[in-house]
Amino acid sequence: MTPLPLVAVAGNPNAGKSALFNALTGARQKVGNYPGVTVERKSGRLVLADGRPVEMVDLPGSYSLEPGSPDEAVTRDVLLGRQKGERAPDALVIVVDASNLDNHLRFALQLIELGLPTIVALNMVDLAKRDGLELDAKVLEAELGVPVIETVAVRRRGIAELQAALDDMLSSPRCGVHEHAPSDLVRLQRRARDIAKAAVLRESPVRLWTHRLDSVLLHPVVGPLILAAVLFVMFQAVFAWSEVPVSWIESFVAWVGQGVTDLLPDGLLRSLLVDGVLGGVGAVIVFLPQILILFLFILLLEASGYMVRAAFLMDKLMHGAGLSGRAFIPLLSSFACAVPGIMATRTIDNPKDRLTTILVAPLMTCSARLPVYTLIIAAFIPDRSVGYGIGLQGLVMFGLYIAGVSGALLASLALRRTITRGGGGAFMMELPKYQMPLLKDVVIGLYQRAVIFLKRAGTIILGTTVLLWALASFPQAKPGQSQVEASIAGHIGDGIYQVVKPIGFNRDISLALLPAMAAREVAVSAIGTVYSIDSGDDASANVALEDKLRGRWSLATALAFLAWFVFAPQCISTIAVTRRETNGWKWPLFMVSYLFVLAYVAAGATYWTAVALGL
Ligand SMILES: Nc1nc2c(ncn2[C@@H]2O[C@H](COP(=O)(O)OP(=O)(O)OP(=O)(O)O)[C@@H](O)[C@H]2O)c(=O)[nH]1
Ligand SMILES: [Mg+2]
Repeated sequence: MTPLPLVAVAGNPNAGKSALFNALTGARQKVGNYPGVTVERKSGRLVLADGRPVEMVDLPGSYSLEPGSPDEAVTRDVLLGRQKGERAPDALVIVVDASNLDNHLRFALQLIELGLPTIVALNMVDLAKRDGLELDAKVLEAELGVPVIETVAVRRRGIAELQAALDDMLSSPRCGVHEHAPSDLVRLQRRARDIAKAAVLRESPVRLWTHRLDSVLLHPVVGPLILAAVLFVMFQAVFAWSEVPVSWIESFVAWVGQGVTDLLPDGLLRSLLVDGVLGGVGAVIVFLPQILILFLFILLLEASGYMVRAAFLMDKLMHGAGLSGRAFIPLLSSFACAVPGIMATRTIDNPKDRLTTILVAPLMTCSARLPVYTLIIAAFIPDRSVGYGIGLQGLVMFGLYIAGVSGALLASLALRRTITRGGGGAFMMELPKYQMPLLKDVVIGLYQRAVIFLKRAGTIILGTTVLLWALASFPQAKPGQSQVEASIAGHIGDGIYQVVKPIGFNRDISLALLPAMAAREVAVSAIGTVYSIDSGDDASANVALEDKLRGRWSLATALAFLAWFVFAPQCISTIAVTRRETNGWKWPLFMVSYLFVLAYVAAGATYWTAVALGL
């Protein structure tokens, strides 16, 4: 018995393929698996007007014939007649979303090039109409060279017409897949855009504006400049807007400290509360306003629809650095924290792409490093303008973020040439509509951030700070001796000091490096605690931490410390999540080592350059 003619339903994810497939085949469906992969094979039966049965398969949604996931690989293999357990299709139904035409036509054009008998279902015309977009199917037909049928799959509108077109097409069989040569995606995208534009009958102002905005924001030259400007403003704001709320929190912490000092007699308990808890945790919670400002920007950019466009702009750069475009979202999340960032790499299908992304994710400056940067910048970089209303402090902060990103790109280039050579697929995504962010969503997002931050301050940061306080307070110093020097922590710090002395670090920094592995902010709380213990009861006890630093560190040391933290070996959570995601200790150990070397070299180079310049 000759097998039934096979019709494949293909298109972008969410085009409505399954809805259309259901409308055409009704209840006559079978679900199985393609052999050897965990991808579902959904097929159904359709009876043509002349009574001939036809088999129809509903393929996984795909952005192109260059697969980025196992699902997309099956789609490609079926379409090219290479899939095990499947015969080559005799005809194609391409489903496109009318309200998202330029994105969907790109894949449609690629599919039409295969040369199979093809019908395009222009689906979701109801949604397009609701959005104020009407399209001319005749123009599309002329441009694409295949029949185009308007459908609303979920309402069965256009299904009869589609079935009639299938009748026509399958009664005069012609066949043959052209061998698929990798397409020039940029050319396809441009052509898709032109066709989509030509097919517009009527378009609402909102859609028109989206297109106009995109032609500026996604412009190959102007777009990246605007993105850089947006990020620049963001880092300026982190400083400029936080000044007042930071000073409130500072005064509050100082007020509580004074209260405890007045209330309790001199002794261990008072030292624990004032030096340990307030000196450490207090030093960290003053950064709450800055973290919230950073997240305010991230939330607004996400909610407005700009973030995905930023990813789109970065795609080329990412490819240049040997990373998959899919790596952008994980790397962007790593600006908040590397842990969710590394977990988000699961969306990257290619194992080498994924490993590379995991290994460079800690180079994205996570928000936990913000307190360290802010403290050092506030202490050592003068708060003055460099002209045009641009603050020097914000500029330095921006530079530190850029240094992290450049480090990540360079590291990825180096890794792709050596350890993670090979692989790499194209990445496609859809651009959402621009939207006015909802105040409620932003407020909730910020609230959640604040809770997470304060929880960290109350648990891991408090815990390590108290531990450090204990290590720095015992054994008690003899009269005339520095307490910190006499303590256990002092001795551990001495050991580390021998290693980091050549790169300009002092003993206080050495003390902070180890606890900073628990969480990066602890570097700040640790220094806060150490200085608080060491200054004892004298007048300097209530001096702000940045003023204490200014008296004790040279500018060269401060800059070296900043450079260290751009690359600094990650916190324990990052190492743990890397172990989990890579199934072993090999990669986390590799990551810690290469980042340690980078941090060491960067800090050393910074220190010696600064010294040579006489800073
Ligand atoms: N309003 C409207 N909704 C539709 C139409 N076609 C499909 N949908 C809805 O769009 C969503 C996606 O449809 P699916 O049929 O699952 O899309 P798909 O192409 O099979 O998606 P993947 O299998 O994930 O690639 C579902 O919620 C459908 O109910 C349509 O013509 N109009
Ligand atoms: Mg589906």
